[in-house]
Amino acid sequence: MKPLYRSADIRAIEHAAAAELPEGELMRRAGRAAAAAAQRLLSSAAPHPGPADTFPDRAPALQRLQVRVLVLAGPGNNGGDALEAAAHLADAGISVTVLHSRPGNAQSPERAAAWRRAADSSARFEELSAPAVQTGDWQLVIDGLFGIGLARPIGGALRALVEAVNQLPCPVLALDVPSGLDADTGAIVGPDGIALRASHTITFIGDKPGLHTNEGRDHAGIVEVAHLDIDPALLPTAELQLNRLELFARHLHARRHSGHKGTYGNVAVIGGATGMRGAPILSARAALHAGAGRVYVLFPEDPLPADSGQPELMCRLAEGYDFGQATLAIGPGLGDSATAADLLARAIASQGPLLVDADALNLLAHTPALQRALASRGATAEPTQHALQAARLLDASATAVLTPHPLEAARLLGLSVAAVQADRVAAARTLAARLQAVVVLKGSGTVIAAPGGDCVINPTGNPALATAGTGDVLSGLCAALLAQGCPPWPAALAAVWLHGAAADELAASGVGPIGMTAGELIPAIRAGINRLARLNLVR
Ligand SMILES: NC(=O)C1=CN([C@@H]2O[C@H](COP(=O)(O)OP(=O)(O)OC[C@H]3O[C@@H](n4cnc5c(N)ncnc54)[C@H](O)[C@@H]3O)[C@@H](O)[C@H]2O)[C@@H](O)CC1
Ligand SMILES: [K+]
Repeated sequence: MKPLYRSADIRAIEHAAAAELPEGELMRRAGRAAAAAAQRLLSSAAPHPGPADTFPDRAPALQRLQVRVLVLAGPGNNGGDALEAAAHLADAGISVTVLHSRPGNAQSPERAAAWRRAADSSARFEELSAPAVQTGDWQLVIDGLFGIGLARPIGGALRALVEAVNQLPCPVLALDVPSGLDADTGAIVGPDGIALRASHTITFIGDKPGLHTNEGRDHAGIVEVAHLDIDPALLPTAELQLNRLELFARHLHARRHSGHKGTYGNVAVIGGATGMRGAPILSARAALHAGAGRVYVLFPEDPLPADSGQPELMCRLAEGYDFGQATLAIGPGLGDSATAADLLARAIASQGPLLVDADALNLLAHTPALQRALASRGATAEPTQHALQAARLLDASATAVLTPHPLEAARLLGLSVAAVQADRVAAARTLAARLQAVVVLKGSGTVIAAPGGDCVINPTGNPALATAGTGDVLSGLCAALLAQGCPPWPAALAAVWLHGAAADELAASGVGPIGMTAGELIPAIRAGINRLARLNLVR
């Protein structure tokens, strides 16, 4: 499990752990772990390391070339961690400059002790200021300005200082959380706040959701967790975790020689109003390449005779098609006509697996009766094999999967996009509970929530996905997994993970992040599914 803890949980764990340890022990451990991470970063790339792909896992002996490290130490215990780290680095012969808040009367005893240790070392001390940042030729900056105690936006002189750090070309190691970022939500603490952009973050005690969603990925960089040797018994069961293969791989079955196209299910993508024909085609192509046995494209009017680029797809008028025959993915390019609304009502009333995307989500937002029908769908549906499997896992009622982007989620919730983004986890959970569906809230650090409250943040994917059609590909992929018998929750987790991993592969090989097209994702997704099978993770 890769649990994610909110700040309130971290404080409770910290409190319980500290009660069993000598005063300041956790801060000393945090400082040691931070110094070790800093040395690994310095050693892995000299003389001017850039952001690496992973946290280096060992520290070759540091050459005594004049390595200059800038340490920012704020007024609280995050600053205490930084002072501990500064003392360790100075003791290792590294040239350390500490920019610090003057210790006030309010500082904790453990920060005071860390301050004395750093003051007794060879580290140089200066006041926190932007010019002090700009004058040095730093190989590394350590950010110990603010951690989980940030209570208001960073402003005034500190804002200028953060701006100056964000201009530096060297790696930046954030302690616990990049200063200015809300560790729970990944939002920049505002209004009009700023956050420091780190290349690496070493986070203490447990991983935190805000490092992985919203602004988190752009500000935290590569994240390492330092557990500080806390007794695992003190860690509560996390309701929130990072997505990973173990959560879904067992639901994707390897193929038997005796299988036929009927074994792998039918997908019907419903959408493609005039002028939007490409959207369901992309979705359907993705479903085909993700292994669905037969794939239909059902148009609200004037059906295309065929997809000349993918003649395997069967193009029909939606009206005459029996919705009970397939897993439905409704919404790509569907439009907002009365016919579209009727098709959505029919899809919700059908009893098979259902995915609701794009225009269908907007229709849903405008039609409370359809929302009620969707919410009661799981309760009234016959207990299909899917539902029974899901019941064992999580939630029998989660028969539908919804894939909103933040604007669609905002319309469904009656909120602004900013309010959704201010707490993506809460928004996804609220929608999942309200509509009794698995909700995939797309964006950097896609959040997947189940009606019962379980919630996962996806770590794969990159800005290559910020292009038209990638959402259509995701819905087709997810529908194909549903059609092959995967229950809604693992299907959503698998689809989001595979979709992001395909984009990562393409970006690594130069097909992106700039200029990757949604269509290019499809063969990469197919390769990803087959790679999982070859790794024998799929049974
Ligand atoms: N207490 C412990 O046992 C441990 C604490 N740890 C560290 O302690 C951190 C939390 O420490 P704190 O609770 O002291 O919080 P922080 O160090 O994050 O910040 C709190 C301080 O910043 C001030 N402040 C908040 N927002 C400000 C703003 N916008 N502008 C100026 N000043 C602002 C507050 O008045 C307070 O003095 C964690 O993130 C972690 O780094 C770790 O050392 C692990 C152990
Ligand atoms: K920090």
